[in-house]
Amino acid sequence: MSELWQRSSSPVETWSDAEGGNEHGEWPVGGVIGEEVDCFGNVKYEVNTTSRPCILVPHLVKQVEWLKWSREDGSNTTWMDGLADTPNLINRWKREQRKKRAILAEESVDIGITWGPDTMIHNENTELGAQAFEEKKRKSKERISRAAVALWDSEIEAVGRRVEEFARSGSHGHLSTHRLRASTIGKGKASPVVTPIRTRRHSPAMSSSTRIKPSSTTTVASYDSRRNAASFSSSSTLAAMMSESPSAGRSAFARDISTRMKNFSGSSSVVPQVRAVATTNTYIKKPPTRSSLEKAWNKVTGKAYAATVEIVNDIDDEQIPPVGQFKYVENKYMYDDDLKDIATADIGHFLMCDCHECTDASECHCQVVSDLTDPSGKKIFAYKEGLFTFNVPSGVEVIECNNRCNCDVFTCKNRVAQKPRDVPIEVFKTRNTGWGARAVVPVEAGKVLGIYTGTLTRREDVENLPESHMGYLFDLDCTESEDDNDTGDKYSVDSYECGNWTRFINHSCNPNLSVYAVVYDTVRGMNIPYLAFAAIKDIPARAELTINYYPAAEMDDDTLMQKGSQCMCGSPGCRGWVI
Ligand SMILES: C[S@@+](CC[C@H](N)C(=O)[O-])C[C@H]1O[C@@H](n2cnc3c(N)ncnc32)[C@H](O)[C@@H]1O
Repeated sequence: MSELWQRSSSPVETWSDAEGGNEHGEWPVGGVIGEEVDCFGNVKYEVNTTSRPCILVPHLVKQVEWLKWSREDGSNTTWMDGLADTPNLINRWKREQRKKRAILAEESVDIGITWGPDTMIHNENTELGAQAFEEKKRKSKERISRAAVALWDSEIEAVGRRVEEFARSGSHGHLSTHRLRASTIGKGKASPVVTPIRTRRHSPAMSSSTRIKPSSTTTVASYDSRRNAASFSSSSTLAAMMSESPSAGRSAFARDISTRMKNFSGSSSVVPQVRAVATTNTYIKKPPTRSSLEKAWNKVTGKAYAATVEIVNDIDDEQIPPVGQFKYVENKYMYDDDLKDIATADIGHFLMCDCHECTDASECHCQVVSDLTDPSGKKIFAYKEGLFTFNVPSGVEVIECNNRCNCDVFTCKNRVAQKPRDVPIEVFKTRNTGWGARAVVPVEAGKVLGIYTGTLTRREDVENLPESHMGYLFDLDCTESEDDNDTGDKYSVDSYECGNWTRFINHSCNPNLSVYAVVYDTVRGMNIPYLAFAAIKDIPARAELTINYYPAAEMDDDTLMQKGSQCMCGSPGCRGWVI
C-alpha cells in the first residue's frame, strides 16, 4: 500500500511534538481499523495513523477525533483536511470485512445469546456472524419455519422488554443484570447451537442447502436449534433496536451501547425480511405489529435526522392504520420509472449564492429567479427567524438555498423546509375521520412541520391508479397555469404506497395548517416543488393537525359538493363536503 500522509490543520500546539509525524505535521495513515455505528445508523470509521489512531467521519470528513490525545478540558476532536483517498481506505476495509465474514460463514454462523452477569451484549463476532448469516440466507434462498419465526418473535419481544426496562431504569454504561451474551460458536464461547438453516428438515428447499457446511457442533436437539434461531435473530435485532428504536435507540443508553459496537462490520440492520413460510414454499408475510411498524418508520426518520413518529389509538382496538405494504419515506419524492430523469436533475440547473447566512434576499444570488418580493419589488425571504411568514402569494414557489450554495446548512436563514423535522408526531386514531396526525409538543404559528412525500406521478397517469389511492393524491398544481393551452408537465404525489406521516393529515374546514410550494433540490418552474406544511396559528400539543384539502373551492360549488363525501371535521361553519 502506498503510504498516505494525513495533514493536521489543528491549532493545537502539541502537534509539533507528536511522535511519528513529519516536519509538516503529517502522520502516515495505516488504513481503516474499525468502525462505529451510532444510534441513527451513521457510520464512523476509525483510521490508524500508526502513532495516533483517530476517527474519521466520512461525511463530515474534516472532523477527526483523536483517541490518544485530548485537550485539558477533555475534548479530543480537531478539524483537518479530508483523507485524499478516503473511499479507497473505506472500500479496502469493507473488502477485508467481507472476507472475514466469508471465513466465518464457512466455519459457522451460529450465535447464542445467554442472559447472565458480566457478559457482553454484543461483540465484533456476533455482528460479523449476523451479517454472514444474512448473506448466506439471501444466497441460499432458504426458507425459515413458522416455529422458528414464532420463537424469534417471542425472543425479540423479550429482548425489547429488557432494553426498555434498562432504558427506563436510567442506567448507563453496563447492564448489571440480565445481560445478553452473544458470541460465535467458532470462538468457543457460546453454548452449542445450530443455525436455523440446517434445522429445517421439513422444507424441500433445505435439502438443497449444500453450500452450508455443518459446523463441528452438530448434535443438537431441534428445540435448541429453533431456540438458536430465535437467539440469533434477537442478537441482530437487538443491534437494530439499539440503532433504530425511537425510544431506546435515541436515548443516551443507546448511544452508550453504540459505542460498544466498535469494529462491527457495517450496518446492524439485519432483521430477517422473510417472516413465515409454509411447507408448500408459499411465503406468507406477517402483518406488522404496532411496534414493528413504528420501528420501521423510525429507522427512516432516524436516518433523516428527523424526530420520531409514533402510532397511538385511544379510540378502539385497531392496532395500526391499514397501510398494507406502505413504505415510510421522510423527506423526498420517489419517482415512477419514466420520471427517474427528474430525480437526477442536473445540479448545474441550480443557482448558487455565496452568502454566509443569507440574511438579505436581494443579496442572495439563488434568489435572482424568485418571484417573492415586498410591495416595492425588493426580494424577500419567506421565513423570519425560522418561521414561515405567509407572505407568499399563490402560484409562487419559495426558493430555498440548495446544495450548490456556499451558505452554511445549519445557520442559513433560508433553509427551513429542507431541514430535518424536529417536532415529534403521533399518527392517531380519530373519532370520525380514520387516522389523523398530531404534534406531541405545542407548535408555534409559522412553524414548518414537514413536507408531503410519496411517488411523483404524471397527472395523466393518475386515473389509471387503483381507487384506493385516490384519497392520498396531492396535485402539485400551485404553480400550474390556469390556461387550458398550458402544455407543461403536470404532476401529482401519490402517498398510498409510500410517503410519510403527512399522508394522515385530515381535512378541516377550519384548518390549523396551510401548504406552500418550496424548491431546493427539484428544479424551479418545472411544477415539481415540495409541498410544505406550516402552522397557521399556535397549535396546542396533541391537537389534530389539519389542512383544507381544497382551499380554492367555493363553499357552494355544486359539482364538488356532489363529487365529494360528507365532511366530518365538525368545525363551526363546516362546508359539509370533503373531496
Ligand atoms: C389523506 S387521507 C387522511 C388519512 C385518513 N384519515 C386515513 O385514515 O388514512 C384522506 C382521507 O381521509 C378521510 N378524511 C379526511 N378528512 C376528512 C373529513 N374531514 N371528513 C371525512 N373524511 C375525511 C377521507 O376518507 C379522505 O379520503
